[in-house]
Amino acid sequence: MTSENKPDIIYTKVDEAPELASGSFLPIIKAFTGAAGISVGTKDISLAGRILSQFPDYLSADQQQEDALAELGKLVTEADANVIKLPNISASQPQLDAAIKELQSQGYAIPDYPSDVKSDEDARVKAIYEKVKGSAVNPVLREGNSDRRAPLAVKEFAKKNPHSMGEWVADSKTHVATMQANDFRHNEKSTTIESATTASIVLTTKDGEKIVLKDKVALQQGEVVDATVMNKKALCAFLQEQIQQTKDQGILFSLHMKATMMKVSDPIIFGHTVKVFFKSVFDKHQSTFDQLGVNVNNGFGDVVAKIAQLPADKKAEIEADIQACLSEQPDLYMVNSDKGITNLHVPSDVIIDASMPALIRAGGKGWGPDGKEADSKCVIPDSSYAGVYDATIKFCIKHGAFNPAEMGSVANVGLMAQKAEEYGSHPYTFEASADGEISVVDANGNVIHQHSVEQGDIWRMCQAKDAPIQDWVKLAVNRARASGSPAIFWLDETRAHDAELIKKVNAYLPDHDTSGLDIQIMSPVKATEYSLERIKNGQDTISVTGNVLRDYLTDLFPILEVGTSAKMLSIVPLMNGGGLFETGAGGSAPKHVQQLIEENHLRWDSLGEFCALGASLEHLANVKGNKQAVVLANALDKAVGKLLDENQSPSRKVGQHDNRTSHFYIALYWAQELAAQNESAELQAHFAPIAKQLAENAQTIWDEMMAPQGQTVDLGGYYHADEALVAKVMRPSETFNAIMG
Ligand SMILES: NC(=O)C1=CN([C@@H]2O[C@H](COP(=O)(O)OP(=O)(O)OC[C@H]3O[C@@H](n4cnc5c(N)ncnc54)[C@H](OP(=O)(O)O)[C@@H]3O)[C@@H](O)[C@H]2O)C=CC1
Ligand SMILES: O=C(O)CCC(=O)C(=O)O
Ligand SMILES: [Mg+2]
Repeated sequence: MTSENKPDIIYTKVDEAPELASGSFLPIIKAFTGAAGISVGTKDISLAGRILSQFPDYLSADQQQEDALAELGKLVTEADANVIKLPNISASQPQLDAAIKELQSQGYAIPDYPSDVKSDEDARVKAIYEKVKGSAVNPVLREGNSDRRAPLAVKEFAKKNPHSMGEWVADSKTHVATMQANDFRHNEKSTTIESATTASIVLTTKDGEKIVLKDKVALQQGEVVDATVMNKKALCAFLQEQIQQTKDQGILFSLHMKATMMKVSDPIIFGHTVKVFFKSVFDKHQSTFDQLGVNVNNGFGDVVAKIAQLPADKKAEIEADIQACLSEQPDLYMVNSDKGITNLHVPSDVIIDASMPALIRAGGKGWGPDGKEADSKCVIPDSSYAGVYDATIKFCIKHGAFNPAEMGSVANVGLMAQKAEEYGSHPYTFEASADGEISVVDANGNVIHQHSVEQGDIWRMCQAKDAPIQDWVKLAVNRARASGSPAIFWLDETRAHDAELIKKVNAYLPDHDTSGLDIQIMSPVKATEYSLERIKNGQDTISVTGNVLRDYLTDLFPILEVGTSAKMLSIVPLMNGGGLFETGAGGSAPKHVQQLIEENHLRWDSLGEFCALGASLEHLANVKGNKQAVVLANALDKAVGKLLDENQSPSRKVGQHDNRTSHFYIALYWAQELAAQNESAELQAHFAPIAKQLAENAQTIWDEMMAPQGQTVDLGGYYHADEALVAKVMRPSETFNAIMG
């Protein structure tokens, strides 16, 4: 991209509900910004788009796609980057397989995912798909740390219109179970690199064989490098014990992982859980499953899908054994009890950042196989962060549910830049192929870290670079100053990695003026208790955390405080001066697409997009001195306030307000605010007639938008929908489209 043809703002093309919402909202954005001479371009980072961009040699010229993610990855390191990033699918293996199949059915001759590598080409294709899989986008774009908070208008709205909260009772049996030893938390070693080096990761087997797992790993001076291992035997024993306890306690068994982001380690842990839970089935049918190529790391759903190929009698036998096992084991927490989809079916169905807060918001209840709510054991195998949910559940048991009408707020400043910590660890995560030792060795042959491993153990190395840490400390001080709230660093001096970070925080805080600020360091459990006590009393607190807690807390607190993380302002001030504006803090809401397809109602709330657009316009005004952008941003801010006041956000039910009607109202209010302001006569003149036409035609537009609701729709694809069909569904009002131009 040259600067002449570089759009002022890039809006990302993604997947599922947010992409459908863009079908309606992006034309509105372009109409408004276009009037101010601001150009908005798009970049396709959808799962389908990312797959297609990787296989030009398999596609015809007109099917080929640029590698937009790589382009964006470069752009975010440039000073004039201004990117609005919507949530995209971080694909689990079953989602990747489904997307490949759909693209093939649409005539794209891309290769299958080679589960069995037989040739060099298979190996190349597999490596490409591994790059596309999991959380492949965010780590590339996040060249800055994270500032996530609920906008004031959103918080005020929630106080006036508190969302429903499940009741917490004192005898709730819901609790968190986590490992007490031999997990990542307990086996962690950490150090700060004194001088830059190039390391290798080597497994030395008991027989003395040296297997290089990774070489040429660049380590910078001052970066914090950790290594740790989860012991497979300890994990399986823990799981077995928890399953038994769940049965004794008569509650639901649930597992909460981040198999999408932790795309190497967590699917393995998920697979062990499937095998331990369905042990009797695996003991009896393992050889059949081997023949069928079942991969438990893809969830129990892989067993269900693969046995469908068997002759009817064999299939019936296995199904009977599955039923016998399910009745023997404790009840499973269900994703969809009507369809029999359990927590253990698909690793991307239950993702900890969203799943634990939803359960806590619901009074500690999950759905059981009978479709009824019940208490649940929440298994979070690694103990690094499980204590945060444990403390929250205990707090709710003691004090009852929070009252959103009176709660304070917990904002987050997260260390995220340059693939910080666990979330950047997948290239350095390995399942030990043999007993022995895994070492990180520097260029001079010095051992940086070393662990004894047994075959099947999961070993990983994590990095946190110094410049991002310095930037994170600075951002924390800035946010504490701007908000006047206490800022708490959630760091545990008894954990190896955190002890290194505490040294750095203490070294870098004096670089800033912290006079009058309340800045403290507390362990995650203590910080949880402290912050919960404060929000209960209506007080605000900033959580300053590492990357994983950033992810967890920016769903946890918003979901408790304002009902959903979709309404978050999520800013990433890029380290080289640009701005990345993420929408909301949640995901791509697959359930919403299902509802749209079944009854043409899209309940996706675009408040996150509205907030991100406002922040992006303000950034544009600041860096390019674009005065019109400030006028647009101020008007949008007022329009969002009015949208909330007037309760024009999407409702959950067909026949009521949805994403499209809500977009009509934001356009109406935005145009009215622009018509009412005096700072830009040009925008005033442009938008006054538009505001008038929108107001005069409000009823017609509403009727045109509502008319198709209640019917099924065809989008021509799930992962790779037909753009014309999406536009038809998402822009149903000819009157509105004509006014927008
Ligand atoms: N930044 C990113 O790119 C992220 C991507 N993801 C990806 O998203 C997918 C789904 O993840 P999942 O954990 O299910 O989380 P989601 O946030 O997509 O869904 C959880 C639930 O939250 C509610 N919700 C979320 N966003 C909105 C919104 N804008 N408007 C209204 N309600 C909303 C919905 O609940 P209900 O309708 O029941 O009220 C939804 O079913 C996965 O592929 C995951 O990898 C996840 C997180 C972040
Ligand atoms: O990138 C992902 O897979 C998820 C990101 C996420 O959940 C977050 O940043 O809150
Ligand atoms: Mg998250």
